[in-house]
Amino acid sequence: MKRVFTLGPASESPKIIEYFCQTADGFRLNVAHLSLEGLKTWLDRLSSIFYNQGKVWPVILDLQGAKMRIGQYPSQAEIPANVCLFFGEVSASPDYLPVPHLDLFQVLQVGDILSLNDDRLKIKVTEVGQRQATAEVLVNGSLSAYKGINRLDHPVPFTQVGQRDRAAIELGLQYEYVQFACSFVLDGTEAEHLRPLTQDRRLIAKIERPESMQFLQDIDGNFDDLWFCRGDLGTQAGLRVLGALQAQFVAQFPQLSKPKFIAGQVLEYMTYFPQPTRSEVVHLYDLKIAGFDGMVLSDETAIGQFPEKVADFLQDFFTI
Ligand SMILES: Nc1ncnc2c1ncn2[C@@H]1O[C@H](COP(=O)(O)OP(=O)(O)OP(=O)(O)O)[C@@H](O)[C@H]1O
Ligand SMILES: CC(=O)C(=O)O
Repeated sequence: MKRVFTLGPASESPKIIEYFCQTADGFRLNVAHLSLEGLKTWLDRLSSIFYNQGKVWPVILDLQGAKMRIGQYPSQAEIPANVCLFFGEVSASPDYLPVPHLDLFQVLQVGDILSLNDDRLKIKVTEVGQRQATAEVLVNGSLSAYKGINRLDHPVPFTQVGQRDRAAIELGLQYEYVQFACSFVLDGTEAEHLRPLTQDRRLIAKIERPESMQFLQDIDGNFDDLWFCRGDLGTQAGLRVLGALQAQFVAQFPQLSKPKFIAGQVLEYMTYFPQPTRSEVVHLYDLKIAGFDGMVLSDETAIGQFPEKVADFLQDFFTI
């Protein structure tokens, strides 16, 4: 199975990246966590490492795609019981939630439930305007800048590539090894909006919402690789049905022609411990037998305490 390593604060040093190069088939940078300057710093760092290695690796820029996030917002352990959502990028007040997605306001209806920060908060819409709405909190929890916001039951259609993604694509195209991944793909039509911008680069579909399961063949037709992303999918669908969804995905392999990767919480335990759990290694082996072509490591290599041990573990895992 191919191995894609997500890079982050735990893997910033050239020494660690060079170490990863012995095992990795590609790298992933999540644009959601990076400013444009931060992204450029990463790409320049990788260019110089690749130059020294005499070889390049694919670097996948994970675009926000159809995933909606709030804008800048002061960190709160809990938000006020009633909040105002407005079309905008920045808020200094916990009472006002900035949402930089006009698409959302165009479809929002009174009674809609919005989920925030991977389902930690739920709010119910009480009034809607063209560029703002009010909502009451049903389930409260912590919230800070750029966390996800999602309209439950009625997904918001993807009609345009956002400003942040456009800037990341423009920058990425300056590096020959960059490819792109689109978050929250619903039915494959997202590729029509992205392809004119991403040119001839590989375009990956991230399957992370349950509704996309019925469109897998359309997505397969329009994208170059499929990533089954269990982090967000587990949040969207609920953990109890995640196993059934993965089985449903695998059952469709005979009809899917593109490489299929498993992403999210592959060796999660290694974020904090130097070895994976028995369940993780047995499951990973089962995934290979099931026909997955590769895996995407996330927290364990981006923010984990043992990034090199993850590489060590994967170095010879499938040869034993
Ligand atoms: N460049 C970065 N800078 C800071 N933190 C990062 C960076 N990249 C990843 N992280 C952190 O590492 C963890 C794993 O990153 P990853 O992108 O896989 O998670 P995620 O945000 O849940 O992904 P997704 O956007 O697909 O939901 C996250 O907790 C994220 O906050
Ligand atoms: C990797 C990723 O995006 C996920 O599991 O949600």
